[in-house]
Amino acid sequence: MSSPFKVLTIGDAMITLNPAVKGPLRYVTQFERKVGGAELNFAIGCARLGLDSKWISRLGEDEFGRVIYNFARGEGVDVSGVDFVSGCPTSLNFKEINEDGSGKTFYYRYNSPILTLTPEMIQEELFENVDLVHLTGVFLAIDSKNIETAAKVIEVAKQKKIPISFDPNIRLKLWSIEEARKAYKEILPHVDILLTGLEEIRLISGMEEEDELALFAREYGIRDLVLKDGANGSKLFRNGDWTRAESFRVTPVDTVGAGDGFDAGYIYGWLNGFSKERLLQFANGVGALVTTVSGDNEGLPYLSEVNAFINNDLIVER
Ligand SMILES: O=C(O)C(=O)C[C@H](O)[C@H](O)COP(=O)(O)O
Repeated sequence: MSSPFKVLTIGDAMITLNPAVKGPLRYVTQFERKVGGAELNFAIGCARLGLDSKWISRLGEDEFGRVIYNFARGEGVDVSGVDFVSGCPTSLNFKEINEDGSGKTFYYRYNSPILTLTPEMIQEELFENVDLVHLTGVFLAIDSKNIETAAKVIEVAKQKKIPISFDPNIRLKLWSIEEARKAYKEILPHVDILLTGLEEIRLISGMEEEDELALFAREYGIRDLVLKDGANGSKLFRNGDWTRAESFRVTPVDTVGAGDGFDAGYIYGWLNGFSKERLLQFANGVGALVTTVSGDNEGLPYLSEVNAFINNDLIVER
């Protein structure tokens, strides 16, 4: 079933290797192979909610590239903007999980296939029928070359009057905070919807108080400033007012991917004209459900599942 709304995103995806046992990575000998990547997670989240969802990327011409391509396609993501390239292997992400559940990420994405994507390849046809473009800081962090590609994406989106959402998704393993701040300064004036963690906005702007953040949103002309604060809920600054929503109580098993899920939920609600309160509630619901399943995107819910969760409907299991 085709949706009345279409989103477009761009970014690197990875084979994510989850350790079979906890503890330092050097002692782990078995891994579970999964698929990850912030923008692909977003694209899958949108597709599961029923949006038309297109992902622009490059994958290595290798077995792992095929795994990711087939996975994305199987999730209903439009992969017509994804190509295979030789000479650069598909990116990898090894995870380490400590006994207390905390963890580390070890990226192998230095010569990522996404670096073969150049601004000239960002053609207008890719934007056909697109209602919103979503960018994240991970794409920018992989290599400074991607900032030019993102600038081209923004240029075409602006020409076509397509709104832009942005999640800074700070990854300090990929770049320094100074580099990140510099790149965000270039991107933010073009952003309509900023979806950021509270800790992230603090790192980017040095601000955390509502009055300061309201000024920050005005300075950059951000229409929706959305702050994600995990178990403490989320809030939205729009048209001079703050709207807040509490989080849902769940027992999290893996919080990675909740932010990407929240973004997908928010954009779904935004495109469908949800009220501010319902928008936050819906996005919180998607984020909460993601944390109940292990893996970066496995817990992304279908529309009926979020609605049932939010409405506390009885789910018939057998
Ligand atoms: O692409 C990357 O570099 C990643 O780190 C992939 C991760 O699956 C998500 O980006 C999770 O991000 P959160 O939703 O904020 O937990």
